[in-house]
Amino acid sequence: MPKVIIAPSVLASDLGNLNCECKRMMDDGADWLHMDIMDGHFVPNIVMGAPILSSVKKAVPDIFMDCHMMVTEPGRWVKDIAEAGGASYTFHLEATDEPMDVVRLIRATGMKASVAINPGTPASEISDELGNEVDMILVMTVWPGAGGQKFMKECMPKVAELRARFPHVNIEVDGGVAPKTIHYCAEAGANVIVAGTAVFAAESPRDVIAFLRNQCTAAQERILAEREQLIYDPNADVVEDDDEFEKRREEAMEGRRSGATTPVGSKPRAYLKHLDRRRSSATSGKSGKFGADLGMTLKA
Ligand SMILES: O=C(CO)[C@H](O)[C@H](O)COP(=O)(O)O
Repeated sequence: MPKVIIAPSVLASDLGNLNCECKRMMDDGADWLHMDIMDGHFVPNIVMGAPILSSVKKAVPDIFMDCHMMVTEPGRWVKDIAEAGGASYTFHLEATDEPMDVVRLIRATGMKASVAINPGTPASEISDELGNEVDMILVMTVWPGAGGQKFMKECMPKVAELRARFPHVNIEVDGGVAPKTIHYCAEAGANVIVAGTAVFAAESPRDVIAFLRNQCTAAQERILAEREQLIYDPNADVVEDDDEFEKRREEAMEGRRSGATTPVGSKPRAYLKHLDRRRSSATSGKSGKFGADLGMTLKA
């Protein structure tokens, strides 16, 4: 699974001392800083734009600015944000009919490309083409526009669904994420954690950042252990017939799509045992087809 990343949202910082606030968070263990850019149209609020990011980048050159663009014209700001030092550019799916065009624009600047969905947008709106192309999918866990809102637990099935469909892609959550709510995100498979109020208002941001990271790492270990158990079941029967083999693979993947940690029964075990046998007679030693689907490398 992708690495755990903690990204404090500067929306909750002392914005008059933004450079110092960003440095403080990095010293306290933050991987990225989450920068909320709002245009007053996509959301009824205005915060900051490229000139502010540029000033932060000059003062804190090592910063990774994760730019969340809550704007109605996502293509319009790509160049400015890239020139200001943005490292990742997240646009909202709700703001465009041509998401692949926006991704191409972002990629052309060298920034990482990411797409966000609002609480009301189903995960199925992220096409396979888009999900496999982006570096990250942001599942909003509040309605965008303001910090300090209540975490929406009901968005978690979307995180699990996207994690199952895109095992290698970063899945970010943003809004109301705190020590009390992190376990929902971690168990669903989120690996990029945005937290504003919970980190900036804490007595010890360092402890909160460490806690969020530990919760996600522990959940990832549990999820991987469950998958290992499924894959290396010694009691699995062996499937020799190739058509049967494909049929079982499809069924296994259907099971996996229903949730990131849902066991899929004995069929994938049989499939994988068959795959292991095929692999041991081949020479590649690389990740098998099913292993690639799961985001894992099968042992030879
Ligand atoms: O995108 C956002 C709001 O649109 C913020 O990043 C988000 O709400 C984080 O703040 P908090 O952790 O305080 O909820």
